[in-house]
Amino acid sequence: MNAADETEDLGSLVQPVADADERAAESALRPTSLAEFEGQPRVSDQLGLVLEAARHRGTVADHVLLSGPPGLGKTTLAMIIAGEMGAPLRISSGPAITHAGDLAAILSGLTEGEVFFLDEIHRMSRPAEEMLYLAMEDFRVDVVVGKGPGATAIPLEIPRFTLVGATTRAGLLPGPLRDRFGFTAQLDFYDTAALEHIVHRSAELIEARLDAAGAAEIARRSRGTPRIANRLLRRVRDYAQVRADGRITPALARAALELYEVDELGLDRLDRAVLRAMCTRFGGGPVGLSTLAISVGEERETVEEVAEPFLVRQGFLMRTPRGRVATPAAWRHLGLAVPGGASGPDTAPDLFG
Ligand SMILES: Nc1ncnc2c1ncn2[C@@H]1O[C@H](COP(=O)(O)OP(=O)(O)OP(=O)(O)O)[C@@H](O)[C@H]1O
Repeated sequence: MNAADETEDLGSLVQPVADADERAAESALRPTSLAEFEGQPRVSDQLGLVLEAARHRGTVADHVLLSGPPGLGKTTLAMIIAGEMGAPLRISSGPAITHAGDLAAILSGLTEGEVFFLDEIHRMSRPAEEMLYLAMEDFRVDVVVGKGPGATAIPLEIPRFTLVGATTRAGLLPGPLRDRFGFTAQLDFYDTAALEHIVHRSAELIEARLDAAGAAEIARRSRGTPRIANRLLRRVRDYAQVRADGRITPALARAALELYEVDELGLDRLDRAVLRAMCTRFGGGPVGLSTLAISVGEERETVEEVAEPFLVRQGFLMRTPRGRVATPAAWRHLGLAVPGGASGPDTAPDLFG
């Protein structure tokens, strides 16, 4: 077990966001070419064409905007773009660029053709954003010298580069910024078959022994997210090494994930506590968010931002103007009788195939 594994927060095994330690552990598992980047065939095909065309013409590739929830492969794709273009990669993020000067320093230090990955691009400061418009379009920045009425803008040529912007909230990007990207890709949640392949590939890389059915058990619980699949795989491997002979069979994967309190649809303890509170204490709702949060002993924000998105996506919870409501699928998932015997599917639909 390496240091990154030891520091991983077991309480958030199925949350999509990663901390710095986990990102370090992830780097060994990243696919390095588009051919290896599975599960988003439309994005791979379209992006492949954009890059090949640029290589053909001997120019830098168009700017690329990647949007989608955390853990679906935006950083990985930025690295792949640089690799496929044989270009160096520079990485920064919106919150790290507080002044336009920070951005000017980065842009003027790029080499010709370099790929500049700007994560969380929607969180950049306004002046930096405006500087980026000009840089993306004309490969030029205006450096302002002096203050007040005597201030002058000195144009500075910068090397031609490819900007790869990543955002979890494409809707928050101003139109003029969005329009300056030549190619935009929306990453979707992965289906279970793609996640199985990813788990297999990762297992080979970390030398975990895994059969097909074991991979399926992990993939099913991974909430459509490769990062979660890789994380569950690492935890199941720990279990296999400590409690068994190292081989990951379906029964072993199930036992390990039960220990970590991740159920067969990928819900964790908090998710189930929220659903249970709604069904058993509030008759299925509607119940206000604050009341719900207090009843599970969590902050309002934690319930809203950590638990709810997946529960809504999975069809267990509805947000209504009068409060949160548990669906019949939620009652059934908890093994409870649906009040009034409401009809509906026995379980929530598997949104990931
Ligand atoms: N298509 C894929 N095939 C195999 N592994 C993948 C794929 N997409 C992502 N991964 C793996 O999932 C993990 C998370 O991916 P990545 O860091 O690229 O996500 P992200 O979208 O940039 O997340 P964030 O928004 O939190 O930065 C990495 O370990 C990566 O190897």
